[in-house]
Amino acid sequence: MSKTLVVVVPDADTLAATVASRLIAKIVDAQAERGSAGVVLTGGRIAKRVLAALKELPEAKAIDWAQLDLWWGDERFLPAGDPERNETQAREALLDALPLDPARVHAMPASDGADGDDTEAAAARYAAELRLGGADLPPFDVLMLGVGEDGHVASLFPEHPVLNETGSTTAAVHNSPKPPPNRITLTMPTIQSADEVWLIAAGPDKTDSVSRALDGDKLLPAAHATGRTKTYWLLDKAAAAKVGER
Ligand SMILES: O=C(O)[C@H](O)[C@@H](O)[C@H](O)[C@H](O)COP(=O)(O)O
Repeated sequence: MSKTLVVVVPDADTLAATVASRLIAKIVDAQAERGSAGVVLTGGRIAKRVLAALKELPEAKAIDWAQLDLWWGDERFLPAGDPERNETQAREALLDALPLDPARVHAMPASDGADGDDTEAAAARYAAELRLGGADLPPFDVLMLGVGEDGHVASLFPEHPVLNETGSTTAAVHNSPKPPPNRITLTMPTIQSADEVWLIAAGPDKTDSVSRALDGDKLLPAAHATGRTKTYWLLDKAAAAKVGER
């Protein structure tokens, strides 16, 4: 049974630094335990700030970057290098400054890649990459998620059919309420396979979705996003303003 923990900090800057510091510790612990670590990145504003904050933390030197697998929870299905791609933004914020093993940076396919603009084929390609380690899914020590105003996580949106997909580890998303319309996403069971899921939200526009999800409103995808051992809600004061009110 996953334990849910809520951590509230004063503001978005502190949240980015706090999450970055926790991420370093989690990666270092996983590497001490099994020699490697697996982290799932997400897109969006606070996620980008976490990566930028991590770059400035001296304790990041404790990480063996060559022994880290990076995955994405979702991707905007755009051409490689497109500034709107989550991969592009993560590379600019942090990844391109690190001595990572390129073979262990598992970006989701671009819309000008091997499958062209076939979102379903690209999603299937990522599912195959997830299986490369021999199991259906690799170990995810931490899976990070931003939270939308509507309570979406990754590219799983409320009342969207993909939210109920359980037969595959990834899915293609069309007509996304958040542009761009075409995306690739991990499915909810894949999210739930992570050891820890961290939901990260800052600002007053997240107050309602955060409190509703924490109150168990299952219409919100964020309410389903739980880790196997721990689920962290990492919030600034504004996003947490209505937590526990209901
Ligand atoms: O591709 C994306 O847009 C993200 O993966 C998405 O799920 C994001 O994390 C949330 O929409 C929160 O984004 P903000 O932190 O910018 O509000």
